[in-house]
Amino acid sequence: MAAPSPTTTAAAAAAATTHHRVLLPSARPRAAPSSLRLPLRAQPHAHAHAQRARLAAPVAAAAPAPAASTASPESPASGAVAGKPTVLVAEKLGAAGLALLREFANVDCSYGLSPEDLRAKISLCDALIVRSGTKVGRDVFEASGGRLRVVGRAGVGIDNVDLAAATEHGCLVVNAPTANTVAAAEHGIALLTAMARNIAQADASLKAGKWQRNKYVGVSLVGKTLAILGFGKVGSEVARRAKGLGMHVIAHDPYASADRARAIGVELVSMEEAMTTADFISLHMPLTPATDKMLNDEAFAKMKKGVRIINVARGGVIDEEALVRALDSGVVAQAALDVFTKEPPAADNKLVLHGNVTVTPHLGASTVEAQEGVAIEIAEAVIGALKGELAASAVNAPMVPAEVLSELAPFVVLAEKLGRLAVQLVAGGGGIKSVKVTYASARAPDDLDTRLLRAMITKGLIEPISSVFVNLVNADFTAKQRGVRITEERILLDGSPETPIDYIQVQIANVESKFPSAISETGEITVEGRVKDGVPHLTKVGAFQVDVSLEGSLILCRQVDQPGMIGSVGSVLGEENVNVSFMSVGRIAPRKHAVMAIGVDEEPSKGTLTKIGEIPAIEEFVFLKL
Ligand SMILES: NC(=O)c1ccc[n+]([C@@H]2O[C@H](COP(=O)([O-])OP(=O)(O)OC[C@H]3O[C@@H](n4cnc5c(N)ncnc54)[C@H](O)[C@@H]3O)[C@@H](O)[C@H]2O)c1
Ligand SMILES: O=C(O)[C@H](O)COP(=O)(O)O
Repeated sequence: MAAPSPTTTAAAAAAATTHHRVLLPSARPRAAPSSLRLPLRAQPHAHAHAQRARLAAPVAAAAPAPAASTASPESPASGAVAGKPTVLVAEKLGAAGLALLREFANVDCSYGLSPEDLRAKISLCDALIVRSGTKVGRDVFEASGGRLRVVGRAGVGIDNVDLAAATEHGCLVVNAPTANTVAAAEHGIALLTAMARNIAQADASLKAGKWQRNKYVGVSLVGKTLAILGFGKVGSEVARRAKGLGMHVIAHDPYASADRARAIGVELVSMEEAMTTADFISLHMPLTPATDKMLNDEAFAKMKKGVRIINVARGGVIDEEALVRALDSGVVAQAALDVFTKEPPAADNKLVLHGNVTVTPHLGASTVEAQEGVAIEIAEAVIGALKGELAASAVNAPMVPAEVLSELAPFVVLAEKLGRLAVQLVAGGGGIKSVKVTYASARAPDDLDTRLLRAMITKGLIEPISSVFVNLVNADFTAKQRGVRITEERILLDGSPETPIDYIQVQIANVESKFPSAISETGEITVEGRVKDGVPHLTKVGAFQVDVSLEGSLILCRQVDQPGMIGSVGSVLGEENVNVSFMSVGRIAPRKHAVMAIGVDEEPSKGTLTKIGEIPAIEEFVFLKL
């Protein structure tokens, strides 16, 4: 074994609730390897052990929903297949996506549900697919009773989904981030050009029998400055097209890469510069608390008189009252809007009725091609998530690349089992506040992604003592909510970095143990494990070195080290037909105290455990379920 170097990296990571927004490049989502599945199913605690047995693989496929509850929520006799999950499609979805979903699940297409009807149906559904027209608030997650595992947003903007509530309920949210990019960009350009040449107004005038050539003189685009706010996927595509029209394009985006902007020939500028120099401003940022009403009176006051605004992002990024004022004062000459704060807008909405405003009813993503693409993209993401795979378009879970998942697979099992063992060693179980996880590895600290391992240790620590189902989505939140602080530390080893981790140690501080030998010299319950030939092993308990494969269940005994002990315990188990899979004795010195770790395939009866406790040299023992 490689020796620890003197440097110990203390990368103490409190179990903070961080939502990792995954911004994807334009590649198709990549599924996790099929052998590595994440348990996303929320389930009643009573089922937990049966489910855990299936979790022998690193992170097992979510089991199909119980037969009794998989009937179509709309009509049980409508061909729903027992054992398949149920997907509620609440807004119109392209046929190719529906076909994919139907191969895998019972699909209930119920469009235009009222909030009450959605709440009523949701407890019968494993997944929900929506577009921007359905609000998926906390009430929906609460009404689901823990069954809803995945919300699929068939599009980009997830401002209609309460991500915090989803995370708290362990529900994965996935979106379809790439398939409607071009459609939205094309719509932005369509609005830009239509607005500049008064196409909509002139069309309405001619259809009303008028011929108003002087009234509808437009403005040219060539040589004009277009400021793009939000230089992401849609913003960049708009930029490319606007450059083709001969416009000078600048962009403001605090998170955009300067290299990408340079490659497209776009200059990244401050918000101030964008506001003050643009002839046209096109909005392409998401609606977040930070972008809410970003264009307000103050912003309009900075703009060049006669500026023109295009919005295919979200209505909420503009203060609509302020825009009406800016239009009326002439600061804004024209606006072209696809999106509104309230959709559909009220019949007397001043912007919709304004003569200098061109409007469309949220059509940015509405092309035949985009809708087919979005439907396939979201169907694949939802199916993958229901299978327990980590979706590349997960919005509220860390994205772990497939190759990292594959490499960490056996360590994921080890991590959960160490957490599960450690918590069962706590006397009373519930009062855990401080857990330290140490990863010993020859890898550089930034070359080892431990988020998945931390989540699985949290799962192991919390599930045996609560009714909460923990997964990668809600692990940090759950730990924080229960007041469990998980810190992570790295020990840098010399040697080959080929194996990602040499050993993982889990320590619980400030607690008493029902097996006091599990408390190390420094006072914490300590368990340590390694992966050997792909199989997780327990290699240390307290100060005692052991070596037992972490399969089945485990009996730990502390005894006076003397001949015949293995035989005595083995024969008690043999009499009760309990098969011993592994045995290992760790001792401090010959003939002193030793800890015996015995792996068993079956759960011994209470009587058997009592008999083991009555063996005279056994000083303490504990039975642990893995
Ligand atoms: N009208 C439609 O039908 C339609 C279609 C597609 C997308 N959209 C909307 O467009 C938005 C953008 O879509 P996308 O696919 O380009 O998303 P994206 O995530 O690729 O790009 C959004 C960009 O906005 C930037 N941003 C975030 N906060 C900002 C701020 N305060 N100021 C400036 N930039 C900021 C981000 O850094 C990111 O680069 C979506 O969130 C969605 O709301 C609308
Ligand atoms: O965010 C999006 O993807 C667009 O706004 C499209 O929304 P839609 O799916 O409701 O058309």
